[in-house]
Amino acid sequence: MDFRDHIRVISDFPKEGISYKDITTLLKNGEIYRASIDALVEKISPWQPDVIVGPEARGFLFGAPVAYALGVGFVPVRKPGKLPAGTIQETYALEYGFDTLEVHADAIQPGARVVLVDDLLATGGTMLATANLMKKIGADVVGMGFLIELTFLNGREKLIDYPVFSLVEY
Ligand SMILES: O=P(O)(O)OC[C@H]1O[C@H](OP(=O)(O)OP(=O)(O)O)[C@H](O)[C@@H]1O
Ligand SMILES: Nc1ncnc2[nH]cnc12
Repeated sequence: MDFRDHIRVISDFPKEGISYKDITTLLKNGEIYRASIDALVEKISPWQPDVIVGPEARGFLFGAPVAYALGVGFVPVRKPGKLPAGTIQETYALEYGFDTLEVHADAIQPGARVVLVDDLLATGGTMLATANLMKKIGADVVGMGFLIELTFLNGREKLIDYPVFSLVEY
């Protein structure tokens, strides 16, 4: 199945020069959405994660169903001010701006095998920040999975320390 056929590309969103990969067209199609989760699960399952971690917001759309399918927990990594208990933070650069991510300090046991899931790898800033949060916790990031990878932004270079796969490349 070519998931690319179900991803809508919008030029100059949210800024001029950005070719935005719109996953809402994939999500609204139940058969294709399920197939994308199944494909992620097939690749992630051999890593035998104890927990799946996904960054807000689109990481939730893929990470949580993968966790459900594997029967493991899901831990959300959120934008600042959203998590109610004690957090740790990491600031990172986006393809279009800067942001900070937070996770509950007690969300994951030190030494847990963690797989990070997101919809899209661009510069790699989001996933590197998420991996750095895991490092601070003492969790073991055993892999990262994405639906989409923008290869021309070389995000993998930032994530060189980790096994990475994506289902669709642009
Ligand atoms: O590899 P990077 O350059 O870090 O970019 C990828 C990130 O950018 C998007 O999230 P965004 O921050 O736009 O937030 P959203 O999921 O809330 O839309 C996307 O969902 C990834 O998380
Ligand atoms: N080009 C892009 N399309 C969709 N989401 C993104 N996040 C970062 N870059 C993006």
